Amino acid sequence: MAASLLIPTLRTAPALSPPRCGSREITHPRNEASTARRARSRPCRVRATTTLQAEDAAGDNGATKQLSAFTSVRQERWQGDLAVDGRLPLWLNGTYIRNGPGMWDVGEEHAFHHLFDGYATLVRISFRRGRATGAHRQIESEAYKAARARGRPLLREFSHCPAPANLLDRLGNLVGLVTGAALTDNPNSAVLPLGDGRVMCLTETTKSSVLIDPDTLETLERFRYTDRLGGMVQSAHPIVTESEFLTLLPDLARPGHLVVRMEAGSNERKAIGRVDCRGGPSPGWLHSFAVTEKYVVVPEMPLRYSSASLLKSELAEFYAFEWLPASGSYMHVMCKSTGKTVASVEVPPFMAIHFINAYEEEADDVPGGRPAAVVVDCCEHYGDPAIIEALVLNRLRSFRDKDVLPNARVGRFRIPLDGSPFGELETALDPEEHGRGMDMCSINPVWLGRRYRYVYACGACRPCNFPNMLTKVDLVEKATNWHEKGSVPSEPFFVARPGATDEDDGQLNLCLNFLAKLMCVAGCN
Ligand SMILES: CC1=C(/C=C/C(C)=C/C=C/C(C)=C/C=C/C=C(C)/C=C/C=O)C(C)(C)CCC1
Ligand SMILES: [Fe+2]
Repeated sequence: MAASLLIPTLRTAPALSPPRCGSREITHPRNEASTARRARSRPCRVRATTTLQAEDAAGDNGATKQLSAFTSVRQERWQGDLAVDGRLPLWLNGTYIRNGPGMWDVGEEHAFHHLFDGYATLVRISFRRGRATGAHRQIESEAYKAARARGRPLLREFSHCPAPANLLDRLGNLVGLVTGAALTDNPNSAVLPLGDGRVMCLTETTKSSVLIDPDTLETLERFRYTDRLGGMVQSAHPIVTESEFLTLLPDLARPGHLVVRMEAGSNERKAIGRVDCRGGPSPGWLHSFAVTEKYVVVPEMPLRYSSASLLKSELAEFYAFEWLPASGSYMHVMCKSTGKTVASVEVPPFMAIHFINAYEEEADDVPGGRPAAVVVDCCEHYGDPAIIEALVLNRLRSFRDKDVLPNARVGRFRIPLDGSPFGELETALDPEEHGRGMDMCSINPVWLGRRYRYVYACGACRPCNFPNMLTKVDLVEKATNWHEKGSVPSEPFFVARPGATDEDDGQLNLCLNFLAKLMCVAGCN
């Protein structure tokens, strides 16, 4: 996800503090101070230097103050020093970059309706020897540039379909939608450090993939895939390691997904295999997915792409999607090395935008043998698509103290690999532990695809209308939470301490508190 990510307020995690939707981040911590004590005891905060307004806004008696969460950035770019309260661990050297929707107003006239419509804003925080500097900058997508020039959006965004003015426009739209030309290229969902030093940003349209300069945050060029795999849409969260980039390309014409891999250093995606969908009439919305060491897990939920909406340039029940519970819910497992689908099971109805992790489970009696099942965790909304409507901007801006955030849990699928037709879905941890809110999740990346224990996410300190709490979920025992009144943290990102062997040894909470727009405030002065 990722939510809107504009104001850097950072806390390193004390023992109690939980230490990653939308965006991925890059950090290059160097082992400069391996003798440094683990920063466990004192919280530490990084903020722009001119923060009075911000501090006021965050204050307990801020009832009359104008809070800036979910409002547009006021400047296209800014950079400067960040003040640090407390102490940053000296081993933390590197650059953290993330993006998300950050500008929802274009021209005097037009304001977007949904959180996911916003034009992408990059935020960078660089850490060096206990000091921090920050920057933010708009990504110069064609969608953003055209909207800025014309004072209104010209391309289709998440909830916005430019109205055709006449029959010719309508025909043009039809052609545009078939070719993908009418869809946005606004890359507001993820930042991906490709294994070769290039940094990509993207969202769910294939044409949105763009390269950025991690130092200046400048938009460099569109990322051109040199293959002929096509695909108008893609997952917003490819799984990227130092050696590869794995993603799924939903096939809207013949419902299914192409599972593809691109090697680091290459621009050519190669197909691993194809999974056919079981329900119809189109694939389930695929924002993210999960992998184990051997397998790729392809989810198929009842919130499905609406081909009619896309072709007719009209909004469906859920914008580009429709909720079709009768079409069923399925999970598919593909072997990464052979491209064969090794399991395709029906599961209870689910609604999940973000997948957390997955791993292979061995049969009790055959340790080390062939896996008996694949376990897949996700931020699950009790099979209810209401979360989509919960994220429209007027609700986020108006109902701050109302308890209107739909419940969510860590949903755990168990997919048998013995040919059984059904899979299970259960709740992995008592949802009260994280306030029945759970999204914008991350893990220690070393545990990707392996049996793991900790999830870092945003939970809910209720009453609230959006996840407002950092939560470290220990899937074996409990959750540990951090909340500050009025603040809206972004997806936490875990940085391992150099030399760490324990899964949760590192603890850095990045809390981009867009409550107070610290960077804008500083930049304006
Ligand atoms: C997929 C298509 C399009 C665009 C889709 C976009 C821009 C999707 C963005 C999704 C995001 C940012 C999801 C974030 C989720 C955050 C959650 C669940 C937070 C929960 C909090 O509790 C169109 C361009 C619309 C058209 C073709 C298809
Ligand atoms: Fe996301």
